[in-house]
Amino acid sequence: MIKLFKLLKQYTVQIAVVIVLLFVQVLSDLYLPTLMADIVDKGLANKDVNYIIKIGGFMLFIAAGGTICAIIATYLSSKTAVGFGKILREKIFAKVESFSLHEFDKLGTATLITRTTNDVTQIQQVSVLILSMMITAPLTCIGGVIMALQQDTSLAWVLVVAIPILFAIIGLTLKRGLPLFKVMQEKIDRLNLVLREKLTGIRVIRAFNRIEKERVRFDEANADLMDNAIKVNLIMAVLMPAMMLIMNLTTVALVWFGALRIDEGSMQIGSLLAFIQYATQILFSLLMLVMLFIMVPRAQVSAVRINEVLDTDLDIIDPEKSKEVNDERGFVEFKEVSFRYPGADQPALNNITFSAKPGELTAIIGGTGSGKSTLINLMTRFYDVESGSVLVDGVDVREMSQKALRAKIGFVPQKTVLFSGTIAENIKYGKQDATKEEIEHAAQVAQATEFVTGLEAGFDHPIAQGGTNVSGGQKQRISIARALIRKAEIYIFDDSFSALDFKTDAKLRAALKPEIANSTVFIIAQSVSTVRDADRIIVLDEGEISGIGTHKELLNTCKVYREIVASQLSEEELA
Ligand SMILES: Nc1ncnc2c1ncn2[C@@H]1O[C@H](COP(=O)(O)OP(=O)(O)OP(=O)(O)O)[C@@H](O)[C@H]1O
Repeated sequence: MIKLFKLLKQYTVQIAVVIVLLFVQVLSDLYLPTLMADIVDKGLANKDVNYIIKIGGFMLFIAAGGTICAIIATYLSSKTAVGFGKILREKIFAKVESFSLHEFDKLGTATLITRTTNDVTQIQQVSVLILSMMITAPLTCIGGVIMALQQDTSLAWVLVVAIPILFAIIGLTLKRGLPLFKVMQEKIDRLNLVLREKLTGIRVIRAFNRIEKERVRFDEANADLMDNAIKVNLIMAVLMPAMMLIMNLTTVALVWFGALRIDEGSMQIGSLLAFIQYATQILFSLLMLVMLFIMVPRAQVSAVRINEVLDTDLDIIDPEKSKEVNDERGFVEFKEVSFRYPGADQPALNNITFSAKPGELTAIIGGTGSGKSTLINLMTRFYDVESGSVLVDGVDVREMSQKALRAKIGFVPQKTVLFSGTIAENIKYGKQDATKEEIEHAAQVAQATEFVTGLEAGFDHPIAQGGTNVSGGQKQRISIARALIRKAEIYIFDDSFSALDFKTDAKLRAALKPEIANSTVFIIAQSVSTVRDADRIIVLDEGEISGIGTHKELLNTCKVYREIVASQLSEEELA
């Protein structure tokens, strides 16, 4: 956690002010019982009304000063803690943004969400406590002991007995409670995971009538979290009354033995009252420390989880000095590229070599799992190659900045992702400063105009979270328009026409042709009709290239291609 606290640098002055204010507040709290003892022993005993009014007024002044300090300190420490939470969320978000797909796979979305929200809240809450109690509790405790001893030393043994008992109770509680706190965050993760899967998969769950089953799964995770929370709260429920019991017994003991001493004439009533107040302050400060001891380990668990995200070594990082790309635009070359997903036995791609240049259409075809999307993942540097190299415009993608690389690419992913916002905003995602005309043109080419203008709000039609209020084909067309608006050097269409009907597919490809004529285009497709006109077809089979060439060439030379074609086209079409 200390590591995280280093991020608080910009709040140094604020924290220093809080410390000073709390210091003054503790001093005022510690001074009040002594003043009260004076009123009782000197003012009341001597019936000196003037003295009572004078000291009473002074007490009011001290109490008011202490209260003002406490209010300002609480305000400032809360402000600091909330700011700290914001910094942490920013840091985690920025780090996660630079994660490669591998790191996402490794940690998982659910836990990343918990870590950015719940774990940060834990740290935020404990920061307020640390800021206030870390100073006040030890100061009050030590100051209270000194002040109490000044009143009377012979009653000190009551505290000597009470404090170890208090610590024993605290120790026992922490021993049982701490492991449960650690488990708590994991259980929240689990709940998040189940909930996320349930929400994103709601259609499938309903279609397969798995609602009951999913409910049971959620109930299990929910009940599991509740059981753990109940155990934790049970321990806490015992702790508080136990502490109060010790405190009350201490007061009774002090009154009892103090009364005996007063009877003997060796102690004054005011001193006893002050001593009791100091004892209460000391025990309360210990209680505060206990709260800290309880909260800090819990927050420590969260801190470890946050640090795990912040300290994750990134697989894909920009080179210290990125190479400038020469004037070439859109040249792509794979040189003996092999790649294996982390943890996989078999390589997903093996010894892939080809090149493509502007004005060319390269199609990639192959069975499911043959490595088509993987090839694209390497071109966009979502993953790094295991051996060989991927060159874009003559420069290895690992030697250029990711930003520069991706600025060259217009990418239409296999799984369409739209963001909440209007249709226009989604298309503009490809080019922030796009004009209205550019948006309309991109939509026109992507064959989206017809359905967009049919909507009441047209381009201002709101897209629901995850794009659930438009059809699969409409989503694909918006996603294509988003890529087209970039006027990219390289276009990648990963199975992007699959949700389009035959007519729209043909119209779209006809409109697309002049638009992307000067770019290097890659189309991944399952259907031969989509790839047959390509300048180059790469046939992938189990991660290896089993043939490269035009439709005609491959029919003669590549057995895998012939099989794909035979399974899709009729004899006449083949002839
Ligand atoms: N993130 C991943 N981690 C581990 N293995 C993966 C991952 N993604 C894909 N694979 C594996 O790599 C191989 C190639 O997958 P890829 O997604 O490139 O196939 P594809 O040809 O695009 O398939 P499809 O046409 O079904 O989309 C498959 O065997 C797949 O199981």
